[in-house]
Amino acid sequence: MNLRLNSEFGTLKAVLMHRPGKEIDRLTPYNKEYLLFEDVPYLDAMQKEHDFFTDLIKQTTGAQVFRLHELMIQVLSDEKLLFQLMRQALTKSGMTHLTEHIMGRLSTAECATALTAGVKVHELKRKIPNLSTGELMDYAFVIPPSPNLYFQRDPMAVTPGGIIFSSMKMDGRQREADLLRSIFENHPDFKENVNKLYPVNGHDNPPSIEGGDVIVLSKKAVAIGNSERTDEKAIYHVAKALLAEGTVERVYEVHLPQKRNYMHLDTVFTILDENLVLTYPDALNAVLQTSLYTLKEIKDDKVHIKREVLNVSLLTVLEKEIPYLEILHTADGNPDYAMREQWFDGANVFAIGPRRVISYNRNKHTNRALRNLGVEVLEIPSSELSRGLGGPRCMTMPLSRAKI
Ligand SMILES: NC(=[NH2+])NCCC[C@H](N)C(=O)O
Repeated sequence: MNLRLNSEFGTLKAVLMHRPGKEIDRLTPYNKEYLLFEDVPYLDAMQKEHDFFTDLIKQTTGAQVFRLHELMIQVLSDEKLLFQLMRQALTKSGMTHLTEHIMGRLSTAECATALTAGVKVHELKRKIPNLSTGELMDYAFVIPPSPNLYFQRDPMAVTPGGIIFSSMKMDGRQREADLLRSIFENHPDFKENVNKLYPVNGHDNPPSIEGGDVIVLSKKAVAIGNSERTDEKAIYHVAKALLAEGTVERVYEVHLPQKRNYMHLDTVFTILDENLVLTYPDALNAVLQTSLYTLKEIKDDKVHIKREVLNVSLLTVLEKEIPYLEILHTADGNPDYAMREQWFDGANVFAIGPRRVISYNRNKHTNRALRNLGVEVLEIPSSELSRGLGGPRCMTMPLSRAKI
C-alpha cells in the first residue's frame, strides 16, 4: 500500500479505525476534563454507534477497514517492541520495574488491551498477587488509559509526500502517537511504504503536531493549523520535510484561535470535492493570519525554505488553492444552529468519495444544507460518539484513496 494521499475526498480504499473499548469506561466526572471529554459516555451505545459507522464505510465503499487492536496484536509479538511500549506506558506511575513481570503474565492480546485501556493496581494484583506497587493505592492507574484513541485522525497524518507521526500536545494523549508509529514502522503490510516526514531524527522531545491539524488542499498544497495542539516549530520542520520531498510545493500555516471548539484545523473546515468546502462560517472571519512556506533551494544537501507572512484570511487561501471554489456554511449559515452544530463537529464530516460524506445525524441543519447542494449524506448515530468532541473525520485515518 502506497502510504501517500493526494486528496481529502478520493474514493476511500483503506482506513484505520479504533472501536472504543474499556478505556472509555475509565472516564469519570473527575478525570474527564484531563482526558479531554465533555461527558462520561455510555460505552455499549458508543460501540453500537461505532459499529454502525464501520459497517457503513465497508458497505458503501468496499474499503478495507483496519482495526487498531488487531494491528497492535500483530506487531506486539515482537518482544522488544512490546517491552519498549510497556515500559513507556509504566513511566507515569513510576512502575517501569514491573515491565517484564507484566509481560510474563499477560498474553499479547491482554498486553494490547493494557496499553489502550490502562491497568489499575487492584486489577494487576488479581493477576500477580505478590506485586510490589509501593505507595500506589489500589484504584490508581499503573498504566493510564487512552480514551481518545477512537479519534484515529490525530496520532498521525498521511500527506502527498509521506507520513507525519504526531507529537501529541496534551498529557492524556501522548502515548497514542508512539503506538501508531510502532505499528507503521514494524507491521509487514506497511513498513516498506512509510516515508517518515516527522519527527525529524534525533529530536527527543519534538514540538507538538496533531493529525487533525493537517489538511491536504491539493496535490501540491497542504494546510497545517497553528492551534491549541500544533506548534509553529513543528510546522516549520514538517514544511521543510514536505518541500524537500518535492511532491508538495506550498505549505500553509493557518493560525487558529486557541479555543476548545477550534482545537484542530479540521474542526473548522473539510474538503468534500475538487471545488467544494464545508466550513463553520465564523471561522472564515476568525482566521485572519496565514503564512506560506515554499522551497528556496537545496544546496549541498541542505534544504532552505522561505516563510512569508500573508496576513490573509482562510477564505483567501482556499480560493487561491481550490479553483472554482464553492463554500458551504454549516447549518446553511444560520448563526444559532451553526454554533450548536459546531460544538458537535458539524464541519467535521468524513468524505468517502467526491460529494459523498458521512456525518453525525444530530447535525441536521448542516446535513440538509449539504443535500440541497447535491451532496450524498450518510448519517451515523451520534449521541455517545460526540461526547469526546470529535466528528467523523476525527475518527478515521484514511490510508488509501483513489487517485485524483
Ligand atoms: N481531529 C480532531 N478534531 N480530533 C478531535 C479530538 C478530540 C479529543 N477529545 C481531544 O481533545 O483531543
